[in-house]
Amino acid sequence: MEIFNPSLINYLENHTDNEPEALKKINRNTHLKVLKPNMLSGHYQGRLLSMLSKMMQPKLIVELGTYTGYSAICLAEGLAEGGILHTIEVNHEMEEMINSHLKLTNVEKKINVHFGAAEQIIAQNNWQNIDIVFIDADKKNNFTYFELLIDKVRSGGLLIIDNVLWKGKVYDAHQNDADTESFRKLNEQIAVDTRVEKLILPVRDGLLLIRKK
Ligand SMILES: C[S@@+](CC[C@H](N)C(=O)[O-])C[C@H]1O[C@@H](n2cnc3c(N)ncnc32)[C@H](O)[C@@H]1O
Repeated sequence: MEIFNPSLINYLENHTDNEPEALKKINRNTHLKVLKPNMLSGHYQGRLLSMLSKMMQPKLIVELGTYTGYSAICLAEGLAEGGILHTIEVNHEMEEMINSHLKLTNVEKKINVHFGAAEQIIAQNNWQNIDIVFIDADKKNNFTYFELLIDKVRSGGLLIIDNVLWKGKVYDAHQNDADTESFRKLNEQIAVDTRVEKLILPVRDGLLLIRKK
């Protein structure tokens, strides 16, 4: 089940900022060369990530799930002077492609790519006062990542979790597979968490915005 129909996506993309040329190339290259290219944030969600970041002017961003670098580049567009984005990718085979994609942009030097499992890399780095977290890695561990990072995020900071509507399955009572159940549980846990304010945006596959109080 798709949440957005193709005409609506077209309309949104045509009335939203253009996808920057470098990101267009990265988008195309991902579709040509990598499995499951629909994992990439894409034009519309990418512009949202960029705008949220520009509004927050973050100094420190942590992203889980680099894939081909698309969302990292969008988020890095909003970094304040001297700011840095750390992004974590478990698949070492992506290294060459990520590096070649970052080279196409003017944010390459602001992005630090870590290869390894997110849980390990988080434990190895003493990140504090994080402004923005983007959780977009292995979906079953979303809540674990939220718990690992919430105390490292500054008050007023933003955590974003991708895919929380899981192609509309979370609100379809007939869908009860393990992934759907895991997203339902995540959304329920965050909904009652008094440490944070939360808002699900029906963008692409559902983006959960979580603001730490
Ligand atoms: C949905 S894709 C990320 C898409 C990217 N954020 C974007 O919007 O363009 C998920 C990525 O997370 C990576 N991943 C899966 N498990 C991981 C883990 N435990 N630690 C770090 N990365 C992981 C996958 O290899 C994949 O590249």
